[in-house]
Amino acid sequence: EVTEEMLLNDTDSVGDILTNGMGRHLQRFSPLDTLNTDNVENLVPAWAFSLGGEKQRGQETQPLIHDGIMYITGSYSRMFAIDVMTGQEIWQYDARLPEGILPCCDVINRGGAIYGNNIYFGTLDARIVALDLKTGDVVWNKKVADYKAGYSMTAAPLIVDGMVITGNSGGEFGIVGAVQARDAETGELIWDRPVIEGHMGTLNGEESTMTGTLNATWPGDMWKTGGGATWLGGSYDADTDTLVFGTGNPAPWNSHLRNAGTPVEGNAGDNLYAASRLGIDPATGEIKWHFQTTPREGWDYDGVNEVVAYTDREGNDRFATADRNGFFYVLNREDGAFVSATPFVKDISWASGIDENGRPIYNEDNRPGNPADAADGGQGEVVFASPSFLGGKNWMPMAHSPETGLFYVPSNEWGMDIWNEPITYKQGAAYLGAGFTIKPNYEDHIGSLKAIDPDTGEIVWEYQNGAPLWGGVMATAGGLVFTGNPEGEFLAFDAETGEELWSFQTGSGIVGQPVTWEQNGEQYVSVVSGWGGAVPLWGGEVAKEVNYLNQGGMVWTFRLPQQLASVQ
Ligand SMILES: O=C(O)c1cc(C(=O)O)c2c(n1)C(=O)C(=O)c1cc(C(=O)O)[nH]c1-2
Repeated sequence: EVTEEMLLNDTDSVGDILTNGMGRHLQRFSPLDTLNTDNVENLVPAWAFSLGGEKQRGQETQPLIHDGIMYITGSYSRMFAIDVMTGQEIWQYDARLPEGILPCCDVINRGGAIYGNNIYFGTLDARIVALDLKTGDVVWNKKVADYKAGYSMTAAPLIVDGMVITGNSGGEFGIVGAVQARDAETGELIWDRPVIEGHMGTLNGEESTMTGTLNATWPGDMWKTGGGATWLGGSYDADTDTLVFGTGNPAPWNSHLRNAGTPVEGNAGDNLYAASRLGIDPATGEIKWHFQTTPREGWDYDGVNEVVAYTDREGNDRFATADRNGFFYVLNREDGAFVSATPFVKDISWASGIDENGRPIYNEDNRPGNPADAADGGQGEVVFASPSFLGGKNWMPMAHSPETGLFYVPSNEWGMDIWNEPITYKQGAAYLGAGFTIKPNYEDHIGSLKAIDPDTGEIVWEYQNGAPLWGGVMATAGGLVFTGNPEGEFLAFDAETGEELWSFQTGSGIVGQPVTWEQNGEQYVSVVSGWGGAVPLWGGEVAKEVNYLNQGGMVWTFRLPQQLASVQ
């Protein structure tokens, strides 16, 4: 039985992986050093497991390991339990998805959450399922929202104090982002916190408080379909007893429809709390603090990216987050207050920097033009903006090593032509009011894994990759950094220098999240391979360049055999 205490100690307990992020701080750092820079060349495949079926597509999951069993989710809302020593399947669960699900960005899932005797995950038809760890039998299965209105779920849930806490997906359909807490035993809703101003929250079946102040930063009725999907889930900072969730772009993309008039006065067009990070009280669902990365967002710069808790070199408790808008932010852990922001990709065009309050200094002529200004009111002025709407960094998680003090950020160097169009909300239909084409910024690479010093923003080393990087990163006390690329290579780098030390071709693009653990005194590493996610669907010119990449669906597990641990 997995307890709250075990979840709290996940980083240090090297024999299992119970949480998304390999520990509640989301550092994706393992204290294991059996495998290290001296012997990583001896890392060999132990077993591989096919997710099978015709249901391949993107495999973004992070494996969980408990009691000799690996748990992974797969495309099309599937869950697998696999013997960790042999790679043999123990059970498989397939959600029966209805026709008409509306995931925006591939039929992916990023993983489950373990608590008690159950494993929990969200499905593409916006349900949460609790399965028995040993048998895969359904313990409960609850509808979260209406998939016909565009709701779906792709993120790993989070467990805190016996509650299953989830975000939602559907921003491109004008849904309303929310964070919800359910009783892990029964699935009953405990609280609901919509993240767009004007919506009412609930606690124990009754109205609690309104989010923000009605019409303070949203004009008219636009808040009712305001987006802000919490589609990457969140984390729990036990030190401050705070849930931290990011929120996606405000809907629709056409920012001129969300302004209170031109020129926009003060904060009137900020559209709170879209494109923000939120600190939430786990007991009540009340918002404790917010930090908005892109107020009056107009480029689809979702603010969902993961918030990693760490301690800086002077001993201050901080959060770090690399936003889709191209800036790497450091925030105060206690109240989310802005500390610093530095660019982590080149060529950022929409803002010239971030001011001392954490607010972007906009290049207003890089905002796509207002269709209302066009002679026929059809298409607004086209601008070339960088980074592209898929972001300087998208969902794929970075890692932090407390040993080097660096963050390892999977980023992409690309831009886009973008323009705005008129749009009205229609349930279940795309709600964008924008057109776009993504283009590479450089001829020889898009992907860029960067080691960033959070104190200075300095980029200490960089690894450039042809295709966009779309997989998670992991750091270890063995001085290693692992990630994969769409070309199929699983790669290990020296955490200090960025030197490539090891690679293995997995046969399909890696958009999964690597993990490592110890089993019978040997160190294991796993990653799921299977190309997909948003790039092939939304990537414009870049999607065409990478359309030769093959799909797949395979768990690859590696081990450092004991007798090779000291062979250099
Ligand atoms: O606004 C949303 O609800 C939403 C959901 C998702 C998702 O659930 O995967 C993505 C996005 N937006 C998005 O903007 C995006 O770039 C994206 C990339 C991916 C992916 O898995 O590759 N998902 C999503």
